[in-house]
Amino acid sequence: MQLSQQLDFLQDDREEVLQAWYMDDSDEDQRLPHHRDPKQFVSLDKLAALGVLSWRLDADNYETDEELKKIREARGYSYMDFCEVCPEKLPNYEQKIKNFYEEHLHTDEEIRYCVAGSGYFDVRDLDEAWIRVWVKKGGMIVLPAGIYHRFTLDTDNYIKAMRLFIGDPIWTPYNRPHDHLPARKEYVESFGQKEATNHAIDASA
Ligand SMILES: CSCCC(=O)/C(O)=C/O
Ligand SMILES: [Fe+2]
Repeated sequence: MQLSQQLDFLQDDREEVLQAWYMDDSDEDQRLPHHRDPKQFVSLDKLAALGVLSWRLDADNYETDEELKKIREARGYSYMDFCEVCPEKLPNYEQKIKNFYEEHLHTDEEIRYCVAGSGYFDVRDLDEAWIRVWVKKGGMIVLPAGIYHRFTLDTDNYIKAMRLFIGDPIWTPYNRPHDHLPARKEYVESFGQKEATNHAIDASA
């Protein structure tokens, strides 16, 4: 049984803290929701088909949360720290905000668990459209290595996220284009094919 299936019992009610939708292409403030008209929501299953995993956890009790402990053990997330995004807590805030919103990838998973506030993690689907993932208190997401993505605060202007990592963390962002990196090639091989299969299934339904 796949690891994501083994952890399925944790995935009830995720939509209360994790919502996703296709973005419009307006140049308005990045912190606005940027829904299309009409709104076009994206299921968490569709995100999973892109390799984006998600859970809802008890953010008020993360220190003693057995569910979080199980996920960390199962996925090998030995490293943990917190990143608070607001001018008072984040050194070099303005530059960091700009950097987070540059489209980029990492050579490892990006694992973020929102324990306070909220924010938008935007991911590219395989047709290059942006999907906006709104992560609120209690929402945890894993962006796979090699997926193009970016982050912005929403109009509440605050998030405190737990950052998890397997071993010593590497935070390096590789701004697009970095298609030659093995992590990108592996991502496209793993999830490009699955998405193509989904299109074929949709078309035949
Ligand atoms: C909410 S954590 C800050 C965003 C971040 O760490 C990142 O890497 C975005 O891609
Ligand atoms: Fe990132």
